[in-house]
Amino acid sequence: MEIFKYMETYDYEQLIFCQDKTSGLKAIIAIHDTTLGPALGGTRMWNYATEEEAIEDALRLAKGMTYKNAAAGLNLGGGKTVIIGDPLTDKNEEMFRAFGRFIQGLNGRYITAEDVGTTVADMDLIHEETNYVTGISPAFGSSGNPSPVTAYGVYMGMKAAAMEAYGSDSLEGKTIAVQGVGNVAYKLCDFLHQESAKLIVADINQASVDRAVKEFGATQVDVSEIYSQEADIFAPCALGAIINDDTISQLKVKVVAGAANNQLKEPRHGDKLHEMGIVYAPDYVINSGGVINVADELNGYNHERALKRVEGIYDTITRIFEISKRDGVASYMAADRLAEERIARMAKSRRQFLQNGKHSLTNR
Ligand SMILES: NC(=O)C1=CN([C@@H]2O[C@H](COP(=O)(O)OP(=O)(O)OC[C@H]3O[C@@H](n4cnc5c(N)ncnc54)[C@H](O)[C@@H]3O)[C@@H](O)[C@H]2O)C=CC1
Ligand SMILES: CC(C)CC(=O)C(=O)O
Repeated sequence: MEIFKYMETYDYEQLIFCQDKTSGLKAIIAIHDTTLGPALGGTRMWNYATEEEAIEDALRLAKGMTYKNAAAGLNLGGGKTVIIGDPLTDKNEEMFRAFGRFIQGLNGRYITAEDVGTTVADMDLIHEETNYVTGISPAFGSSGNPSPVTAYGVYMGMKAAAMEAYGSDSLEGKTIAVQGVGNVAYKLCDFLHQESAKLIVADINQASVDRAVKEFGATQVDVSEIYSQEADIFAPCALGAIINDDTISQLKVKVVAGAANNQLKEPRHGDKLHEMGIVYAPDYVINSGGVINVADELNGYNHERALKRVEGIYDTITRIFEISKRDGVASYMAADRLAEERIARMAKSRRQFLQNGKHSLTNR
């Protein structure tokens, strides 16, 4: 990969490599765009096969955060971190504290939170070194684990997508195939079960599947079979790039709506879904509940206020379907337009001088 060429093509601001020998920390912070404000995005810990794969993931996820934060109406830019390592065996206290010091060094350009492979306890360790971290323990006045709120947003977005596809946003009796039943999808399944939806689940972790079968009466299928289920809705809630040349022709659903980031392997797969008449709820819009929730910490966290804002995902998804129809484009592109137009408008309106302390002559 030619890194500078890639950064130039997609207009990235900064890529930071962090290394700490004692703790084994190898982290990559990608900051895509800070037009709207400091870059906020979670930290993913994953056993990447190659460094190149880790860099690509950090870059793709960071750009997704720019669009997610913009479409959610937040005054935040986009960034993301990946830590290379196995979250089950390679974590230690020094690692997250060393990482916290690297974040502090960015002086507020980047604020972190949880993502796949990291927990509230990890964020608490980062918080020992920096305030630029959200999703820490509620005891610190924070919002805690973002996953349940992300799930609530996905549930709202799924209802909006069902309205588009079926003319009703009730999920009662609908069959929903859920890929990955981890932190977000467990809570999503809970909401869906409460509304009497029928659940089909697949996960590489048998314990997670067993829990969904036991608690929500879900039916288990093999991970390779989740795409071809006779279902109404497919909810990808594991990792990215799962809508691709191999999987797309297997889909029998009318709706794709789930939590995973970067669901489309390439933009053309979003066009293909559109051509097939499948209603696709753009990933970074439907899964924005977590970031909306942690971003509320910047105002002094209020759970009710955050949930109210997360409910707005229903309207944002509906608006995106309207733009899609108005402009005759696929929904992923309609979402991109919404986000890009906001960033462009704000970039223009930010021209006037603002005193920020640096120009004050009292500092001499
Ligand atoms: N946690 C949050 O608040 C947010 C999460 N997301 C995204 O949602 C997705 C899920 O996040 P979490 O629930 O937090 O992660 P998680 O790690 O708790 O859950 C992911 C689940 O997917 C399973 N999985 C992995 N590969 C699989 C495969 N090939 N087939 C089936 N299952 C597989 C894992 O075993 C795990 O149970 C991720 O893409 C994440 O980036 C997006 C926004 C916020
Ligand atoms: C987990 C969120 C709080 C932030 C994030 O990284 C995301 O939405 O993907």
